[in-house]
Amino acid sequence: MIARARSVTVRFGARTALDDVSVDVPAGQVVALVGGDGAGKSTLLRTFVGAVIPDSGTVAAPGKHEIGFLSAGPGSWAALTVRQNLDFVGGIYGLAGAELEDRRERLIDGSGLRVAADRLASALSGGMRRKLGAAMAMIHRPSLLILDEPSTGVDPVSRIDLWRMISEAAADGAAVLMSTTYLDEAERAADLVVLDGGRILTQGSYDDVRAGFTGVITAAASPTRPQWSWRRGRQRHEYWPDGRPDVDAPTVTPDLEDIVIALSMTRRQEATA
Ligand SMILES: Nc1ncnc2c1ncn2[C@@H]1O[C@H](COP(=O)(O)OP(=O)(O)OP(=O)(O)O)[C@@H](O)[C@H]1O
Repeated sequence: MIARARSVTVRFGARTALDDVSVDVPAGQVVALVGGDGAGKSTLLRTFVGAVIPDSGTVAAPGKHEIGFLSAGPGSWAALTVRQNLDFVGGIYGLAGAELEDRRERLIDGSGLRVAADRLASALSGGMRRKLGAAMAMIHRPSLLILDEPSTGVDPVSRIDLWRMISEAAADGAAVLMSTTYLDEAERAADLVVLDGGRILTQGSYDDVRAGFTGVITAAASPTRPQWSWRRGRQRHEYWPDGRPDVDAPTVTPDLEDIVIALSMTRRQEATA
């Protein structure tokens, strides 16, 4: 195991950002951290890079030189060009000469940034800037790659570039832990960790998560219990935790979005009960 968190709890004053969270990040795999705003995703990622120290529990990770980190912030220097940004971080990690040039140019191609290679980072679109930040995080072939929402603001076509880069880093042997709010892309990861309110709602492969989901989801034009329903396309889905729908509506096979919403609703109902 390249990195591991065990029973990690983090508090900021009275607020518990993470509550008893355990995650394994194996070499060669992509683990996707999923959850809404404030779920605790950034806090968990920051414990792996030593930027947040847990109040209890343990985090094991490689040394700083072996970690590549794309934070939730800009991730690059606005006053440097794409090439200069990559050269700068490459230099910090001891890359130089032909090796650095080769790695830099490969990442520029892999990220689809060839047309913008000599443009200042401040003049890039938000999506291009995320891709540059991801390329910078992986330039030194770290054994642990931590990416905080690399695809937020990236258009669907560029997200394909980004996913190729991330998959290649994993195929190269890196352990990858990334957060995302896009559930369709999380379904592609080897492992999923679904967080809500600092707690893990479910984790494992997408198949494990589906197999572990209990209850029934129905689809109808209007739900009978609005607090247990959400919009999907032209219909509303409704969750029946006990598996016994009280309506004559068709049941649906839940996808990750349905599962995450249903589990989050259950947790919130329990929290307010
Ligand atoms: N430095 C901090 N001081 C105080 N509270 C914090 C701090 N960092 C995070 N929090 C709180 O901890 C909780 C988890 O935040 P975190 O940023 O980890 O969530 P997130 O899942 O990454 O959400 P987002 O996608 O909105 O960033 C939130 O309630 C947040 O307000």
